[in-house]
Amino acid sequence: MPRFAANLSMMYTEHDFLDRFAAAAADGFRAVEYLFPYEYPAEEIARRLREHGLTQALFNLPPGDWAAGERGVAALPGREAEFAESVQQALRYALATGCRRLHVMAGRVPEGADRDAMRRTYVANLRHAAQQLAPHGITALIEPINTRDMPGYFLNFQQQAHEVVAEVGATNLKVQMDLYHCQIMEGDLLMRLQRHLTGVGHLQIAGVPHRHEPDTGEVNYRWLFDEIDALGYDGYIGCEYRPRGATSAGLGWFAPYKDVQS
Ligand SMILES: O=C(O)C(=O)[C@@H](O)CO
Ligand SMILES: [Mg+2]
Repeated sequence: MPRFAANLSMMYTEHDFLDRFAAAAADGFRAVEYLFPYEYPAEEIARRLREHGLTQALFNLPPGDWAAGERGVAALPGREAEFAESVQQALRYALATGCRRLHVMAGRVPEGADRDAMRRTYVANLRHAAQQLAPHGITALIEPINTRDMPGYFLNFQQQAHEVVAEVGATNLKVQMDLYHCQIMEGDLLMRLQRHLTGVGHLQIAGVPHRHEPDTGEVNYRWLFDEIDALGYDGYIGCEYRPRGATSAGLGWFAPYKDVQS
């Protein structure tokens, strides 16, 4: 049975961030994920997780200057020291919250940039991150993202991500396969899951193309969840979607799975 993590950056935004933990637990979620915890003390987040019996499934490393449009720095030559510091900051939060997966964002390709140099930087930074996280049993993840939502993002395709993982050669580096992005860029979701699932450390979902509830749009997730189960996937599926209205009112799709979450 699929285990879902409510994405608290997109879901429950009708509540203040720290109150979203209680709201997700009240709706039957046993795990959560979100983009960034860094505005809040790690101990306060840990307390909310404990209080509501939630597992922290995933969050992201600091992404550079998000407000200025940056989307990670791992593939940006010249930003290595900042990247190394971001690994340490994320690690502190991961240890405090018991989180075992960290998403490392690559960044956008600057105008006129040398993509080969970016790839070399990306591989070296990912190797560094994996080495730092390995003693703590934490896995680093990289996620191909669609070019419509995030123009210029360095990593866009599943095969490309698995090739980077192979080149880095660390057992605690895997791919975060967001089926929303994958459907937009490549489609053929089941075949791609079959081909790549052993190298996937986290799945995410949303209706396509509007990124609403998974029972909206062109992907038949109900059917796909059974196939993902049959493939033996036992990780989390992050619900990274923007509810059409009130979050709880849109959870009809979750009802068949709610009582078997762990
Ligand atoms: O946008 C997504 O999809 C993510 O998973 C984020 O972590 C990156 O914006
Ligand atoms: Mg995602």
